Amino acid sequence: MTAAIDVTDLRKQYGNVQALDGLSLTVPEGSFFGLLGPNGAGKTTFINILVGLVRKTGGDAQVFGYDVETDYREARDAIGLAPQEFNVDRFFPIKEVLEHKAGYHGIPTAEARERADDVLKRVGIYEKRDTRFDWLSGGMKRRFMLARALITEPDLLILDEPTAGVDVQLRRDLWKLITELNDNGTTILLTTHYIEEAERLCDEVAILDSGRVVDVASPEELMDRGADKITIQFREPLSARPDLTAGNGHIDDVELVDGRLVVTARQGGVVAPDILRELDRAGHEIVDLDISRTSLEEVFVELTEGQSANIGGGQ
Ligand SMILES: Nc1ncnc2c1ncn2[C@@H]1O[C@H](COP(=O)(O)OP(=O)(O)OP(=O)(O)O)[C@@H](O)[C@H]1O
Repeated sequence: MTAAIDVTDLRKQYGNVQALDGLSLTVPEGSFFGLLGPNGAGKTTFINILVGLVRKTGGDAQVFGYDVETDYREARDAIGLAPQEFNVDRFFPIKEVLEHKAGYHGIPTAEARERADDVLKRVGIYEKRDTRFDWLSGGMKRRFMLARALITEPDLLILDEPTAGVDVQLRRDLWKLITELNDNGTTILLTTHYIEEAERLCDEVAILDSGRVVDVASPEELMDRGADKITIQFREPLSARPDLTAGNGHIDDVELVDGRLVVTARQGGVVAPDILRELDRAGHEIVDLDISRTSLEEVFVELTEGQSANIGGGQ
């Protein structure tokens, strides 16, 4: 199967800034793929190369097998982009903006009209169809950006921080809509600073740092790499730290805190039962157990340490 996005050794230099420094990445067709990285990691530059807004300095980039430069038209027609910045013609009613966009991509007028109505209904701003972009609220503007990306019925939908600064209701509406699109076969590439968003939606995430991919994995796999904390409480508080042999390959640290045992281990959920059995065999009666999992956010910070990561709280 042709990948939705396939880039090899992609480079982009702005003056003496190396925005992309040999980025290689494959996004499988049909996947819901997340792009995470601290500010300035190169996410928007990468997207702009895919849609032909920025010319690469080196490397290869293909969208559904089409080279983004030599087969620009085919590659561009396959992509719907909802960019971070609002770059919309502000003087026309939004329905007309959508019809123009469809026309630009070769969609006949009558069909363009139907599609414009349809996407405005889908994102929930149909009643604003005759309003200028400038007169929409911030949340409606975000909804409109998605409508504009969908007007060409793209096989690849690229969302550059679609939920930055939006309220909880809109975030949930957008999540539902893009999940449905993905269920119906649209490949989604999502950049976000909200780790919860990536965790909830993405099959796979790539973590970018300084213009390179530092890791690609499912959110679950990434979290498994971080250390979990298992806290065990006993009927009789422990007075000495037991020497645990169960789960040894996974255990990073064992501490005794006020008679409770705090075990730091990778894949805590997997090793906890063995640890409990061993403690039980040694005659310690367990009254409480708590496993706090590493968050994707912690793994992210570890992988991109030293950078000015702006995550969790959004913009
Ligand atoms: N047009 C430009 N001219 C000069 N430098 C640029 C230009 N666009 C981006 N850069 C630089 O390239 C680097 C990557 O920027 P980019 O916008 O791709 O990062 P990002 O990962 O999208 O960041 P953010 O999360 O803040 O949106 C940064 O150092 C940025 O300052």
